[in-house]
Amino acid sequence: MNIQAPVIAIDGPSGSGKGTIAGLLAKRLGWCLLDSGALYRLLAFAARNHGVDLTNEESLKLLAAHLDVQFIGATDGQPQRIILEGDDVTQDIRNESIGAGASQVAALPAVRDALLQRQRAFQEPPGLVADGRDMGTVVFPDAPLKIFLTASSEERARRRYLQLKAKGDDVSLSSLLDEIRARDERDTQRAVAPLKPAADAIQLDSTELSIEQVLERIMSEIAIRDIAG
Ligand SMILES: Nc1ncnc2c1ncn2[C@@H]1O[C@H](COP(=O)(O)OP(=O)(O)O)[C@@H](O)[C@H]1O
Ligand SMILES: Nc1ccn([C@H]2C[C@H](O)[C@@H](COP(=O)(O)OP(=O)(O)O)O2)c(=O)n1
Repeated sequence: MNIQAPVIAIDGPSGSGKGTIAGLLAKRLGWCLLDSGALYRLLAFAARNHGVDLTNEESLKLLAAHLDVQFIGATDGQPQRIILEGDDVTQDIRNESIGAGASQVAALPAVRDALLQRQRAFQEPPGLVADGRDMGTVVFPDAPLKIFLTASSEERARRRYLQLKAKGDDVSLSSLLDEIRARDERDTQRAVAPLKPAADAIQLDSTELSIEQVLERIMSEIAIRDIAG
C-alpha cells in the first residue's frame, strides 16, 4: 500500500501570513515546506530576465517546464533560500512588481499545468506544509488539514508595508493597498484554480491575531486530527 506523507495546506490572499505560518509550522513539525507562490514569482522573474512577455502562454509554459530552481532548506536563523539558474534570488522575487507578474502568469492554464507535478513532488515523509492559493483545492485535495487564512485588506497592506519597509524598499501604504486589492481580484476571479476555500477548509481570520496565536490555533487542529505522529 502506498501511504503518502500528510499535507497541511495553507491557502489565502496576499499578506494573510501564509508564508510566515507555513515556515514556522514546518520548522516546528520537522516537515518539508512548499512555497508554491515562489514558483509563480520565479516564473515572472525568469520571464522578465529572458524577455518573455507575461501574456505569451506558450513560451511561459516552456519556461515553467524548464525552470532551473533549487530550494535550499531553512537552517537555524536563516529562512529558506531560492536559487534560480545559479543565482540566489530569495530577496529579488519579494516585491510587489514580481508579485503582480506572478499573479498574471498564474492565471494561464498551461502555466499552472506545467507547475503541477513540480509542486506535488514536494510531498515527502514525514510530511509537507504547503502554502499558496490552490493547495487545498487542486494540488493536494486529499490533505488531512486545510487552512484558509485571511485578514482584512487594510491589515494585509499594513503588514506588507512594514515588511517591505524593514527590507529598505521605498513603498507607500495606499499603493500597496491598491495592489493587494488588484491581486485579490485577479486571483479570485480567474477561471482556473481560483483563490477560494476548499469545502473542507478551516477558515481563520488573522486580522486580530498575532503570529503566535495563529500558530497555536493550527497546532490544536493538528493535535485534534492526530496527523503529526
Ligand atoms: N498574524 C499576524 N500578525 C501580524 N503580522 C503578521 C501576522 N502574520 C504575518 N504577519 C507579517 O505580515 C507580513 C506578511 O506575511 P507573509 O507570511 O509574507 O504573508 P503571505 O505569505 O500570506 O503573503 C510578514 O512581515 C509577517 O511577519
Ligand atoms: N498556489 C498558488 C500560489 C501563488 N499563486 C499566484 C497568485 C499570487 O498573487 C502570486 C504570488 O503568490 P505568493 O503566495 O508568493 O504571494 P503573497 O506572498 O501571498 O503575496 O502567485 C497562485 O496562483 N497559486
